[in-house]
Amino acid sequence: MAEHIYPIFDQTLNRQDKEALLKQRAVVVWMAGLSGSGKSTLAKGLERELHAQGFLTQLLDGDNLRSGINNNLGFSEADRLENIRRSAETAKLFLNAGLVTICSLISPTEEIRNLARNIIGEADFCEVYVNAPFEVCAERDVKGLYKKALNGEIKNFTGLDAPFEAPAQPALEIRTDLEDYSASLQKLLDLLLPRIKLCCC
Ligand SMILES: Nc1ncnc2c1ncn2[C@@H]1O[C@H](COP(=O)(O)OS(=O)(=O)O)[C@@H](OP(=O)(O)O)[C@H]1O
Ligand SMILES: Nc1ncnc2c1ncn2[C@@H]1O[C@H](COP(=O)(O)OP(=O)(O)O)[C@@H](O)[C@H]1O
Repeated sequence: MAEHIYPIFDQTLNRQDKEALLKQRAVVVWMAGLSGSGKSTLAKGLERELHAQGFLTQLLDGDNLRSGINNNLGFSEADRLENIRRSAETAKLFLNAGLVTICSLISPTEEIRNLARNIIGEADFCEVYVNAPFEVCAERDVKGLYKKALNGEIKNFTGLDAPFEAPAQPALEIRTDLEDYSASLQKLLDLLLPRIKLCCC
């Protein structure tokens, strides 16, 4: 019946259709770094600024994901891998819907970040290393976790008794111990704006 009403062709909308509607190019910004390095602060600021400039965004923060889709996972190596796998698969859904997708997760090892990169695809994966030394993050101790970890109340704490490997070749490294929030945010915008603007010519 339907064949008589509708022409027979592939009606699947693809990512380009959605990007054209939104007048933007989608990308996944993957922000990695120690707890307290500044990932969430910068991810929120970046999202707000891009929104103000007319871009549709989605923020996926490790802490938030862990209270929902990842709420059965802890901080063992295997659980972190699964945490990143699910988070990257979720990010890919938003990417394919045409959104600028900002992920802020510790993502502590090369293996873990490569998993995310492979799920999302090299061309759409923009890795940002939010870098502050362990001592600076411990001094900030935004959530009081460093004090607990140093007292032995939390096990497998990143940078203490669980590894953190610095990204080898990130698209951008931000030293939040050496520069203030505005300077860091500007670097992110300088990297991303040329990449997400849809050229109509
Ligand atoms: N053991 C241990 N190690 C590191 N972090 C811990 C730990 N226990 C709880 N938390 C809190 O969990 C947040 C990190 O979650 P992520 O999903 O980003 O971690 S990971 O990418 O799977 O390594 C992290 O959030 P951020 O501070 O925003 O990084 C912490 O609040
Ligand atoms: N350049 C900077 N960029 C982002 N945060 C900074 C910067 N300099 C200092 N900070 C401070 O570092 C802390 C980072 O905390 P948060 O964003 O929660 O880190 P994370 O999400 O990596 O755990 C905040 O208190 C923030 O004000």
